[in-house]
Amino acid sequence: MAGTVLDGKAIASQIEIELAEEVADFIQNNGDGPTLAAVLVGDDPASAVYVRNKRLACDRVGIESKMHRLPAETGEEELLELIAKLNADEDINGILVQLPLPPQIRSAKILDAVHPLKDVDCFHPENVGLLVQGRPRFLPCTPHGVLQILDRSGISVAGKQCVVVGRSDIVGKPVATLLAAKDSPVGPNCCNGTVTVCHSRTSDLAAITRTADVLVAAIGIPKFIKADMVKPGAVVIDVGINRTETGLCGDVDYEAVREIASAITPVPRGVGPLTVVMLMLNTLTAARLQLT
Ligand SMILES: Nc1nc2c(c(=O)[nH]1)N[C@@H](CN(C=O)c1ccc(C(=O)N[C@@H](CCC(=O)O)C(=O)O)cc1)CN2
Ligand SMILES: [Mg+2]
Repeated sequence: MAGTVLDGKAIASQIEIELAEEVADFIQNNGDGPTLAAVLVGDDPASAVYVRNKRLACDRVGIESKMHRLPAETGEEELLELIAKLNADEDINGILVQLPLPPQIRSAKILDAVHPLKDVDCFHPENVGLLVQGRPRFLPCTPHGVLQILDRSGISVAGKQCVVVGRSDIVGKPVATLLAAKDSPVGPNCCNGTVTVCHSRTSDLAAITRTADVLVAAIGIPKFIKADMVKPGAVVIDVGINRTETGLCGDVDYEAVREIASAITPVPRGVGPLTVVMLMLNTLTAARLQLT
């Protein structure tokens, strides 16, 4: 029997409802609401869609958003000046710099410049350090989305073999950290996994993925995870978003793997919508942290 489809869009909508209430309470108690500054450099169409979706989500939960759109040829100094201005602006609680940035801009330079208390993507080294030490200030959006899908679907990773395929700063590394942690702000089912990280240079990768009770695919290669790489009954979380000639697809060969897995996230409507709503949560957290 085909595995259960984990509907990320429905879970994200439910979290949005809960969050909208929390934002309303925050506004009632403080007389002012959270504000997110969105910075988009260049004209990558996918990035423009993601930023637009984030601003629409802001509208739905009651967070104010301010857009800063800069041309593709913007230099590092100009962008750093904007970040410094947003850091100093007391009306801005969170700063989102949409990635990827154009090639002339070193992403690390820019992300390191965002004030750690306004770092709603959890990309700043101070926040990554806190996360790794098990005392997170913010949870990174996509990894947090993965945890929420598991938790709200009643899936526990505690004591289970978890395999993460991919070692990026944005997904692979932080999701592995969270799954292996001693405890979790999301709940006891989302931590204490036994985690293996695989990547493009892993030898006999399929032998390792086949050991996974929970398999997280975040390697950025369309349909990379085939059915023969998955243990029957495994939970498969697909974090990939790949645009191919035939449309959008994940890092998992969805139709074939669904026949083997006990549960699987689709693409679209899987992890992606959670990424957006977790950014909203971090913006509220940032506003709370900035109360004087
Ligand atoms: N500053 C950041 N940059 C990037 C991040 C990030 O978290 N912070 N992640 C990705 C892009 N991303 C958010 O920015 C993102 C990607 C996809 C989705 C999403 O909801 N996807 C939909 C499909 C939408 C489509 O048609 O493309 C889905 O999966 O259902 C949300 C956010 C890189 N950059
Ligand atoms: Mg405000």
